[in-house]
Amino acid sequence: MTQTGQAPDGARIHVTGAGLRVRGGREALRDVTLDIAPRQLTGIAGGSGAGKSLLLELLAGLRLPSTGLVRHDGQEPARAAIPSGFVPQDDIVHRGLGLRRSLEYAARLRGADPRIVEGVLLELGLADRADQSVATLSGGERKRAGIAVELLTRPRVLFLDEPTSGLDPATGERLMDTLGELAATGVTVVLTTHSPADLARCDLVAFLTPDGEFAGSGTPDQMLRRFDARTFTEVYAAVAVNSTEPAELPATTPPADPDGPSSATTPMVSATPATAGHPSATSVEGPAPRETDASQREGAERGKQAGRSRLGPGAVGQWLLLTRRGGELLVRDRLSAAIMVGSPLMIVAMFALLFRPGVFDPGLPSPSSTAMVLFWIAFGAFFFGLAYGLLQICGELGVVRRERLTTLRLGPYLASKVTLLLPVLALADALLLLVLRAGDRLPDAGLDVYGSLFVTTALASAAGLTLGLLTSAAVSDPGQAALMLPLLCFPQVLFSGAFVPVPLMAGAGQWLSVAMTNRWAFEALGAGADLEGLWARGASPLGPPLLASYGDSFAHAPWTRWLILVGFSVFFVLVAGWLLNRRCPTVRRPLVSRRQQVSRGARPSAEGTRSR
Ligand SMILES: Nc1ncnc2c1ncn2[C@@H]1O[C@H](COP(=O)(O)OP(=O)(O)OP(=O)(O)O)[C@@H](O)[C@H]1O
Repeated sequence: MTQTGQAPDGARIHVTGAGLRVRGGREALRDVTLDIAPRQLTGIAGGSGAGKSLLLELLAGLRLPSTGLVRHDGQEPARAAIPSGFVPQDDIVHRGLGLRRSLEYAARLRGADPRIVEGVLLELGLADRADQSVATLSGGERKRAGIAVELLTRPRVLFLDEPTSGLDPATGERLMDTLGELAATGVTVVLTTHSPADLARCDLVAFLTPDGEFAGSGTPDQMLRRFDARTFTEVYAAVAVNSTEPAELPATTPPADPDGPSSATTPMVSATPATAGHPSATSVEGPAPRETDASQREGAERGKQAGRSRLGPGAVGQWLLLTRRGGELLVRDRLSAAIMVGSPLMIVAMFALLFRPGVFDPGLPSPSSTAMVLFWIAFGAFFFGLAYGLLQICGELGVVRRERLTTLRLGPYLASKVTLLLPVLALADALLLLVLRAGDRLPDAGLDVYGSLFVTTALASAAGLTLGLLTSAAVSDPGQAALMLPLLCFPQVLFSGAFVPVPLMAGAGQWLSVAMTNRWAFEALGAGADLEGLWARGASPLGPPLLASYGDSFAHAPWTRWLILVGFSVFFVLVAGWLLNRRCPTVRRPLVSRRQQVSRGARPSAEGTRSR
C-alpha cells in the first residue's frame, strides 16, 4: 500500500463492562469488555440485530454507554479527541460529483490539504476512477470511496460498519486486504461484518449473542477453539444457542483497568503485528506488546496536534466552500437543473395564457381578476421556492450526518443553500413579472411599483425556500418530501385571503391565515399594485363592494408585510437548523435519557455523565 504522509500510530481502544439501553428500556448491549490494540484489524460479529453497529458507535465514542466505560488511549473519547474515521453503511460521498472533486471538497472541509487526495486514491486503488462520477462507481468502489474520505485526515483509528456487505467475495477480500494493510501501517481498524471470511482475516474477533450480550473475543483461532468449532458459521450457531443459556457461555476476555497501564501488560487477546491482514501471523498465547506506553502517549499527543490543525475552515470559509460544492452539484445534475430552470418558465407561460390582458386598465378593470392575478403571482413565487428547497437536505442526509461529526457547521450549510438558490428564484420572479407586464396582465406603472412587486415575490420565494429546507431537514427521504407538498401548499392557497377574504373567514381560519406566508405576500402585492385605488376609483361597479369584503387587506404599506415574510424565513431557517442539529449531532447522545436510565435502575456511565 502506498502511504501518503506520515503513517499514524493507532490508538488503543478499551471497553469495560459497557452496556447500552435503547428506547423502551431494552438493553441492546450488555457487559462488553474488549481491548483493541493499535495496529489491530478487529472484526465484530453477531446475528442481525445483535448490536454490532451500536457497539461500533460505542467504540468510536459516537454513542455514550448506559453503563461501563469506553476509553481511547486511556481517556474518555471526547477528551482524547483521537483523529478517527467512521464509515457508516450510508453513502458519505456525494453521488453527483466526480470522485476526485468530491474528495477535494471533503479534504478542504476537514482542513486537510487537498493535495492528499491523489495519494489516497492511489492507496485505495481508485486512481483510474478519479474522474468518474461517484454515481457510476460500482458498489465496491463506492465503499472504497467512503473509506477514502475518512483517510484524508490520516486517522489513527478507522471504524467501518459492514464495509464488505453487498460485495462479491473477491471484491470483499480485496477490501479486507486493503484494511489489513492499513492496520499494518499503524491504524487501528475496527469493522462489523457478517462474513466468516472477513473474520478469518482479522487479528481480533469479538462476538455478540443475538440479544446483545458479549460472547467473547480473541484471535480467530482462539475463538474457533473456544467454541469448539471448525468454521465461524459454527461459532455463529454456538453463540446463538448459548445466548439463551448465559451461564454456559465460554469465558470472555477478562476485564482490565482502562485507566491503568496499557494493556500491553494485561493478558488480553494477543496479536503480533498484522501482516497484510493475515491472521495466521497472530500469536494466540503471547502478549500483545506492540506499543510501549511512551509511544502511545506520543501517538496521542501527535493525534491531538493533528486534530487541532485540522479544524477546517471558519464559518465564512465553509459557507464559500459549501456554496461552490452545491453549485457544482446543481450544474452536474443536468436533468434536475433543467427541471429547475424549465418549470418556472412553463408556469410563467401558463400564467400568460390563463389571464386575459387589460384587467388592470383603470378605464375598464376586472377587480376579481386582478385579485386572482396577484394571488397566483404570490403563490407561484412561494411554490418555486418550496419546490427548490424540498429536496435539498433529505437527499444528502447521510453525508451531512458524517460531516457534522467532523467540521460541518449548520449555519454555513443552510446559508449556502439559500445563497445558491435565492438568486435563481429571484430571476424566475423577475421573469414572471416581466412577461406578465409585457403581455399587459399587470398595471402600466413605474419602476417604484415594479420594484415593490419584485421585492415581494423574492421574499415570498425566500419564505417558500426556507419552508422547503425545514421540511427537507425533517423528513428522511425525497419520497416523504414529495408527500409533504400538498400538505404545505393547500393551506397556503385556502387561507391566503384571496379566495375567501380574511374578514369573511371563520375565526379559526383567520388565525390560521396569520401563519400563511402567502397571505402576507398577497397583501403586499395588492398594496404595491394599489388595488384599493383601482377598485375604489376604477370604472368597474364591482370594485367598491369587493373592496368592502377584503376590508383593510391592502391598506398596509408593503414593507410591513416584507418584515413579516423576512421573520418567517428566519424562523424557518432556525427551526431547520435546530432539527438538523438534533438529527445530525456533533456528538451522539445515549439512546435513552439519563433520567430514564436512573429510573430503570441502570448505573449511568462516567461518559454519559461528563460528556454532556
Ligand atoms: N436508535 C435506536 N433506538 C432504538 N433501538 C435501536 C436504535 N438503534 C438500534 N436499535 C436496536 O438495537 C438493536 C441492535 O441494532 P444494530 O443496528 O446495532 O444491529 P446490528 O447487529 O448492526 O444489525 P445488522 O447486522 O442487521 O445491521 C436492534 O434491535 C435495533 O432495533
